Amino acid sequence: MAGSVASDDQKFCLTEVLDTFKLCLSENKEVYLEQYVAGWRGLVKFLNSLGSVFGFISKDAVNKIQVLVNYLNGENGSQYITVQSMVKYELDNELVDLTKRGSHPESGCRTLLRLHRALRWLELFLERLRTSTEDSKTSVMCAESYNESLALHHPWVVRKAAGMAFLVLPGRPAFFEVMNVGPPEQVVAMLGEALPLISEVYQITEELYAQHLLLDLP
Ligand SMILES: CCCCCCCC/C=C\CCCCCCCC(=O)N[C@@H](COP(=O)(O)O)[C@H](O)/C=C/CCCCCCCCCCCCC
Repeated sequence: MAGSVASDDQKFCLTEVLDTFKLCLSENKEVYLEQYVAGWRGLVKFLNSLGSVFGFISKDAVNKIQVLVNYLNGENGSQYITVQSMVKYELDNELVDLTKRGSHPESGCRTLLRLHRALRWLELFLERLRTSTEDSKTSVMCAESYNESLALHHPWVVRKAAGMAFLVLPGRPAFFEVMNVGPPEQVVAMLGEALPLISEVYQITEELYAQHLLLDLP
């Protein structure tokens, strides 16, 4: 089974990811970038355990995570503590290409936007998983969620490659097993806990980006 080929330090645990997304929100509802990135790291571990066919997706996610980690660890790291402070800092200092790619092709704002769109995919996919039945197909749930979110921003060739990768997703029982949470009822309960947190992080970021007209960054 796909999950058993992952080494221990690569093993995915949904609880771990859930906890990371819990830690994303500050008391005044700002989104901590370090925890946001850590949440994605956890998800990438899971993706890696599904096999090399997802390598091109994992690689893109890792690249984007790394861009943000570099900002966090860089000389202006204190400006990148939250998504809100990052947006303010980059906009105030004209560090974002707003209409076409130019001298800031890898701004924190545009990089995070890509992960933010993927978070919507995750939200839709987890909701489908949570309400699925034993004979539901993960590939279909994944494709539907993708078509309603990320696909709207991807060119044909990426959509095609993603669609082909979804076809080799394990069935629901094996998928639940790789999640490493316990029996299906427990998985469903965990998803029920995780989803509101993920939705809240998504909504807060979406509103922030909408307010600053950043939802279409090139
Ligand atoms: C309980 C957990 C279950 C689910 C766990 C899911 C784990 C998923 C982990 C990572 C998801 C990958 C996130 C991908 C970010 C994609 C960002 C993006 O849109 N990049 C494109 C645009 O970037 P720029 O060119 O503008 O820099 C880039 O072109 C993308 C290339 C790769 C293809 C992306 C396909 C995304 C499919 C997402 C579904 C993942 C399937 C997971 C199957 C469970």
